[in-house]
Amino acid sequence: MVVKVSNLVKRYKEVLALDHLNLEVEEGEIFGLLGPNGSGKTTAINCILSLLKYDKGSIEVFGLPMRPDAYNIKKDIGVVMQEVAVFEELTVYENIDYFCGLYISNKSERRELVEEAIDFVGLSEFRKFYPKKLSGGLLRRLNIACGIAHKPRLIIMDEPTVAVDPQSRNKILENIVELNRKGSTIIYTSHYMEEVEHICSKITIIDKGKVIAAGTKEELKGMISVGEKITVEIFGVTDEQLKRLESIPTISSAVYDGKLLRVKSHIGKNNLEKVLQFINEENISFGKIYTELPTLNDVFLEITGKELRD
Ligand SMILES: Nc1ncnc2c1ncn2[C@@H]1O[C@H](COP(=O)(O)OP(=O)(O)OP(=O)(O)O)[C@@H](O)[C@H]1O
Repeated sequence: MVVKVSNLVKRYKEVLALDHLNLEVEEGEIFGLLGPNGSGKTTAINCILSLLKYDKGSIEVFGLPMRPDAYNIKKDIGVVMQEVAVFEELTVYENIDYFCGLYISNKSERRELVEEAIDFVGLSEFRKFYPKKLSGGLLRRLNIACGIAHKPRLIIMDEPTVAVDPQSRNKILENIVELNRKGSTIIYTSHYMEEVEHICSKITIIDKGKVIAAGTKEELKGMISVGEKITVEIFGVTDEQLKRLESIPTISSAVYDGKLLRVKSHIGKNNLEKVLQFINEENISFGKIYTELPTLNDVFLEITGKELRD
């Protein structure tokens, strides 16, 4: 086990930020910590890093108790925090060299690692640039290079793609998968379910400082009753017809807003066929039709009654 968080409780005065939180991160995973704004992700990360004191519970990293003075553990952790933290007076190269130098004292070894990190995040052309000359996305990439150049065993990234342009976002996501492929375990926090779904091998969803669901994305989606969602562009449908549609056993709900018919079905096959058959039998004329599989938002919605993104 790379990280084990047990029954963690953290209060900020009257705010209960973590409410008996449990997390288990295994070696080799890209572990996604998914939750809406304010659910406690950053607090959890700061506790794992021993940057914050907590009220109750325990944290182990690499099988050892994590403490503020656990330098033997900290040297194997790379951190990429939400706020970009680089030196304005150092160039791209110098910044990465500085952070890498906190862990690697041998100059030639460090030079190689810094070069590799610059290449890795795609900043070769910008090596002599000062941070204020970089776009937001490039700055994030620099932030990542500073956190990972020393090749840590565990990399913790707290929302590294917030407010990043699509090109840099894709580059960052590719980088994370590649870092993992090269052997690092990754903890990745985000409130973007698409990203988490795309790159994470295990996902823990938290809300109000508590775990509400954990597993692979398939396991998470298997926990809910909603299967595919079918949307049909339709020109007029009566309440009676909607009721008849809803009476089909595999259909859980059908809503019509004057333009689109939205059908939610239970998990199972051939739901689209059933909806099409119904439309034909009722002689309803229709336009476009499409189906969507359940998302992690549906998981969150079914468990908490609210949307993941507010
Ligand atoms: N320093 C602080 N003092 C008081 N309350 C805080 C402090 N930091 C966080 N909180 C509160 O603790 C709760 C958890 O916040 P946290 O920042 O850990 O959530 P988050 O999931 O990381 O959210 P975000 O995605 O917005 O960063 C929130 O209710 C937040 O307002």
